[in-house]
Amino acid sequence: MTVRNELRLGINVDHVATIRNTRGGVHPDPVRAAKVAVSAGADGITAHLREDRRHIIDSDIERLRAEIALPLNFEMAATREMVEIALRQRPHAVCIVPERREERTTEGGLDAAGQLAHLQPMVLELGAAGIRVSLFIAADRRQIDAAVALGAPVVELHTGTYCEAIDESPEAFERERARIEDAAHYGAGLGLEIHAGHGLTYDTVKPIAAIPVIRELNIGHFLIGEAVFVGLDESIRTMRALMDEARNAVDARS
Ligand SMILES: CC(=O)[C@@H](O)[C@H](O)COP(=O)(O)O
Ligand SMILES: NCC(=O)COP(=O)(O)O
Repeated sequence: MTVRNELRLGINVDHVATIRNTRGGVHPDPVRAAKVAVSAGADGITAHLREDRRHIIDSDIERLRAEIALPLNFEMAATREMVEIALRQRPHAVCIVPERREERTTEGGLDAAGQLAHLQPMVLELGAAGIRVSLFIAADRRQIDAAVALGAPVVELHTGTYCEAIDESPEAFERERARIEDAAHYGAGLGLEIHAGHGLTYDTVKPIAAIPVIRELNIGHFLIGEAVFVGLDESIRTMRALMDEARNAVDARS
């Protein structure tokens, strides 16, 4: 019997909160978006509580924990404040991401190799609390080695540069894809669970979904934007179908 190579889809609801926060009220509600994601077949919900609370706010995390049964992937900066929140909220997973106040979105991956001493106690403390720890890193073998050294069981490879390369040239797009493929195989070979995400769209998802060692994709911004035109349920289902198409083609070849 062929065992299907599982590829989970986590839906990031941050940018529902971005729209809400432009008016300061309660609409649109990221928790309602998470409920639509559940019914559209998502495998998990991702939310990034930025230190400046520009989109997701603390009560969103509390409500996601209380109202959504799917695993929550809590994205956070490597700060004491965020570790305390994670320990209180007990999400299924924490993904430690780099943050800069002035950035428009998460630029580049976490410099795990350069911050081993800072990250080590957090990874240990979160892991000891039963929270799966992931590091959001660039597709770079040095950062993967650092994740292994830290004992983080998961890495999420930043696909932002890869996604931007589609507008540059076919050669650049293939170069960035190959970089992610190499890092994914390298990390999986060292025993890490490999995830990927950031900036993925209908046009960029299939080559990433076709990398068989990748276990989870986290996608948000494009799906929320596309939902303006087709609705969130349909945007998620279309993404899921593209992922399945790519993964099934790989499974059929193996
Ligand atoms: C780490 C990451 O990739 C996500 O948090 C996502 O991109 C949404 O958040 P921002 O747009 O605030 O970076
Ligand atoms: N970690 C990546 C993520 O959660 C979603 O990123 P994006 O699709 O909103 O760019």
